Amino acid sequence: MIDSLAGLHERARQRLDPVHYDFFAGGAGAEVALAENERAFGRLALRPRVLRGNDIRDLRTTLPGARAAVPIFVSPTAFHRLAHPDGELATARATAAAGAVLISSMAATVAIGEVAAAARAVDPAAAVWFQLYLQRDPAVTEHLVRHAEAAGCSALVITVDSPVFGHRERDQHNGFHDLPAGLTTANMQDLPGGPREIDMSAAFTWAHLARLRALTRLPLLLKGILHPADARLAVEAGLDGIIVSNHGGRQLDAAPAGIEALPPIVSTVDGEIPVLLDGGVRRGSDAVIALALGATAIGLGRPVLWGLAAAGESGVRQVLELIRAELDHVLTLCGASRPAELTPDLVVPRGCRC
Ligand SMILES: Cc1cc2nc3c(=O)[nH]c(=O)nc-3n(C[C@H](O)[C@H](O)[C@H](O)COP(=O)(O)O)c2cc1C
Ligand SMILES: CCCCCCC(=O)C(=O)O
Repeated sequence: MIDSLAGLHERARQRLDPVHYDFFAGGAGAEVALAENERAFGRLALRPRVLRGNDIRDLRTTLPGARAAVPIFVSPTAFHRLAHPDGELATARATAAAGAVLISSMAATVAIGEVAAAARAVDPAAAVWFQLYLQRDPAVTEHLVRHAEAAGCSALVITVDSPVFGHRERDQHNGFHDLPAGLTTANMQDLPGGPREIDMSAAFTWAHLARLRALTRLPLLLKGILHPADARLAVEAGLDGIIVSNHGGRQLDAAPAGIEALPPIVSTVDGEIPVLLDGGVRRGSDAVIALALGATAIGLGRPVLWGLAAAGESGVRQVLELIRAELDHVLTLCGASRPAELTPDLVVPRGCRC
């Protein structure tokens, strides 16, 4: 049993093929946005309240299509079978056991039907959301949506920060372009006309999203929002939630850290729909800062991959339990009983006179 995320990360680094490690760890360009995601949390401090009678705490959180035991979601990440042979099945079981929400990537190496079934075998009420990129061929998009519905997914997450794929210099240097023999993007195999590649496009507009809105009754969330004006458009377009994210620093390297982009977006959305956040969350204190600044839940990308690569399902369970326990501990130290009691005045710039 490794007792820290850093320990699991190091174990993962030792176990992974270095090329696959770089795919998971790397970011776009000079990896400034990647580094800033973590650094930005370091520039913030928590100013706790005292004598609040918060010996009993409740981390339960309501999200679109989900009643979660914790305000934590597993961010969608590709290719889990590169990390461990059980791949997304292990991630699904561990996430369901933790009572967190799983967002399964359309670039998963296990099809969404099997992923959702693995989660439900652990907890029949487990919440699994399906993430997709709009595809140039609307028939493919519709097919993916129908698969997610048939799998029992309780929401769809549309990633909108990838009109083109980010320049990942580590992958270019390593010549990593394809999955090794025996692994596939499982959701892209059973499609009209046969298997397809994931197709990104800069041609999409809010009108395409309106068509998707008309296609399904599932709650829809947009992932990859950093500008308050887009957050407002999302509210007006009838979206059910947004995820503030710079895609783990893998798309626009000049993008701000998610946590820096969060406050003006929360202010613009003004409670009309939930605002979630991912990017650089490595500690319970990071999670509490994000919740205090108005996020309804926080997402973990790479930490889950490190747990998976280090020890399969048990490693993912450890990661989620570490963050849950730290979150609860920091909540207690801040004088709060529930995430909703955390308020922005608790967060101050580190080094300020407060
Ligand atoms: C290896 C890897 C693969 C990813 N794949 C996807 C994906 O398929 N879809 C998506 O929307 N985001 C994807 N992301 C971005 C994550 O969902 C998330 O925004 C990011 O990892 C959060 O930052 P963190 O890794 O610092 O926690 C990926 C990130 C990584 C590291
Ligand atoms: C063309 C394959 C797309 C995989 C998408 C994975 C992803 O979003 C990432 O950041 O990597």
